[in-house]
Amino acid sequence: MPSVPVVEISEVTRRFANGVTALAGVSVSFDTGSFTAVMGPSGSGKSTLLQCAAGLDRPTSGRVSLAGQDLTVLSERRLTLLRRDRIGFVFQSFNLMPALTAEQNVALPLRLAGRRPSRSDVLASLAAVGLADRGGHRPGELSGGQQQRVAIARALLTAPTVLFADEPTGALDSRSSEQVLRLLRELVDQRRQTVVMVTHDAHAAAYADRVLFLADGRIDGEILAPTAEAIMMQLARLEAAAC
Ligand SMILES: Nc1ncnc2c1ncn2[C@@H]1O[C@H](COP(=O)(O)OP(=O)(O)OP(=O)(O)O)[C@@H](O)[C@H]1O
Repeated sequence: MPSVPVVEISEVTRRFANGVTALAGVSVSFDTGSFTAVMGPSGSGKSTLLQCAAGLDRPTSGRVSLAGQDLTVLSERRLTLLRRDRIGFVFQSFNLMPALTAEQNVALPLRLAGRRPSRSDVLASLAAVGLADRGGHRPGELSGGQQQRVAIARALLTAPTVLFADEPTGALDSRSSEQVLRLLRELVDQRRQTVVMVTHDAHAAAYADRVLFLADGRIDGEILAPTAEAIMMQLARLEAAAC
């Protein structure tokens, strides 16, 4: 299958009001149906890159485009609509409402936006994450891994062009992490979902097709078809350079 870049980040710099430059001229693209892990030492700019790529933060300069649409020129209103319809985001904390069932949690963002997702779409999203039989359960009745899968189902409801995940396994034990990572891998392999994931965990990053390394707000290498060992060696090199 040919590679088609769906997210294109060109010369993106993000400087905060406190003078910190979190990203310094980063250029990278993500292909449709690819799974990329973003790694690097603490403070290297991983979350900022994800937030800029997802239209949650605006670069100070440079360009971010999603399927050919330049996000950096959109009004706040149009950016909000684009984020809602075309971008999925999953965080380390699952951000589920404890009083609502899994089905209600999946439907909530669209309901808050004044839309009524069909029950069959909500159930299809839960089925896609292997939780077809858990729609009536509240978060407290689900394991951490299952709660994260509900959060992924919620992100998938609009069939987003890209699914961004910031440390999606950071709060999970190794068994639950593996379930979530296998799910992300399946979404890429079976549905051609594009996934971009920030992680500190070399074993998690080894599920990706490509690992991108950041250091000091710049891209500092990548590994294709990564193994956990190769990733750990590259990270050790970056950590040593940072000292
Ligand atoms: N809103 C903000 N205001 C000011 N500085 C910020 C802000 N957000 C991030 N930074 C700074 O930008 C740099 C990059 O932060 P970022 O969170 O992107 O790094 P990271 O690689 O994701 O780190 P970690 O692995 O610790 O989560 C850091 O020096 C951080 O302190």
